[in-house]
Amino acid sequence: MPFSDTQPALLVLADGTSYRGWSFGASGTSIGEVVFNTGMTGYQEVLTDPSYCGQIVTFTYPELGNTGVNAEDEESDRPQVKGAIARNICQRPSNWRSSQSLPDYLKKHNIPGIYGIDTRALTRKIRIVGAMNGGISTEILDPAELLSRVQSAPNMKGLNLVPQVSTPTAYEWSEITDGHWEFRAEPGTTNGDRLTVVALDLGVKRNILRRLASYGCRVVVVPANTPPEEILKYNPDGIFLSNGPGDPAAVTEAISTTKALLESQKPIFGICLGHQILGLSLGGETFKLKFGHRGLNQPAGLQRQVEITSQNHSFALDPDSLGPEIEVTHLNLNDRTVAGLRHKTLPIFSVQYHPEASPGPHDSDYIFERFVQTMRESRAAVN
Ligand SMILES: NC(=O)CC[C@H](N)C(=O)O
Repeated sequence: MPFSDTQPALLVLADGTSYRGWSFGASGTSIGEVVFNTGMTGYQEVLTDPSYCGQIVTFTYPELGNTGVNAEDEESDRPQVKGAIARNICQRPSNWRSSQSLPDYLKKHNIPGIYGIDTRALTRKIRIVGAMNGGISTEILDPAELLSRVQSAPNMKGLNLVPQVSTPTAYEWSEITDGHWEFRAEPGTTNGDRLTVVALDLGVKRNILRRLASYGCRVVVVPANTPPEEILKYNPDGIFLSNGPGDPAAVTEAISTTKALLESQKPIFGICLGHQILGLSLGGETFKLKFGHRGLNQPAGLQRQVEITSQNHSFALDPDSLGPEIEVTHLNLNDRTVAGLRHKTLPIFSVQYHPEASPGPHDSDYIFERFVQTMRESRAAVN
């Protein structure tokens, strides 16, 4: 059932398939890479995660908007997607924290959405054919016309989207928890003992910063183009390479910054795009997956020990490109792609998945603890 004041909308994929539905959010036309997310909850976190910049997300969960939108669950200061696709939109959101409805929120930020779509068929299509560009529009309702716009859009492969989402200036992060997580600072830690982490912002999710702060770290977030010498001026105990959008191989500045930082022998920890950048800076190569991994129940591990993880990525490191100094610590157990690595001699490790997932399983929170321990050990070794 459409809203009473709704307008028709059209979705067209680059292979020519078209779907008709109704508009929610802003009017207009938007083109991006269409990807599916299988999480049963967390639409606000998905829509505001900067890693989705340039993408239109279709949700396999059948109804969006039930709990509205609130200020605490934002992963950045705005929705970052090019558009949203839903089977249905809740007309009467209800939650004690809700301050706005999802359609009003998207409208305010000029992001279009389309609902009334057979999202099962759409997901199966992407699963079979692969992720591809698509467009949603309330103004171009002729599929052939929208298709020509879609076909002239750039491919995600080769796109560096980091400059669009990184912070323009450095800042210190202070918030420690989103309320669903434990505060994990080591008891008795005084300000003088606090570990300093410099986070290279490639499109960072706020919950990662909250988790680092919850473990007692002082977190300084710096722009993606910060030179390595500037980063080292903070005298960090560890460097964090964040998640982020686009093709990792195109983020050449962050790759060369990381290469230079490797020489400092400081602990380095990367998540998702940060993991890929770390692998690239160590001489590895990345490739694009057919449709990526996006959801809250992706199994990762090696053989017997499995973590259920939250994931959101299109690219992965090619295991054959990684040198003998790298150990693969986790595989995605659905398709056995690389999900984690560590350097055999340097205090460096990374994961392709999201240990900070919120909502999502907390199985992997120990990764933050490992980073804190690594920084403590390396501080003790230097002193
Ligand atoms: N969440 C992320 O950091 C995504 C990394 C990268 N943009 C990819 O799609 O693979």
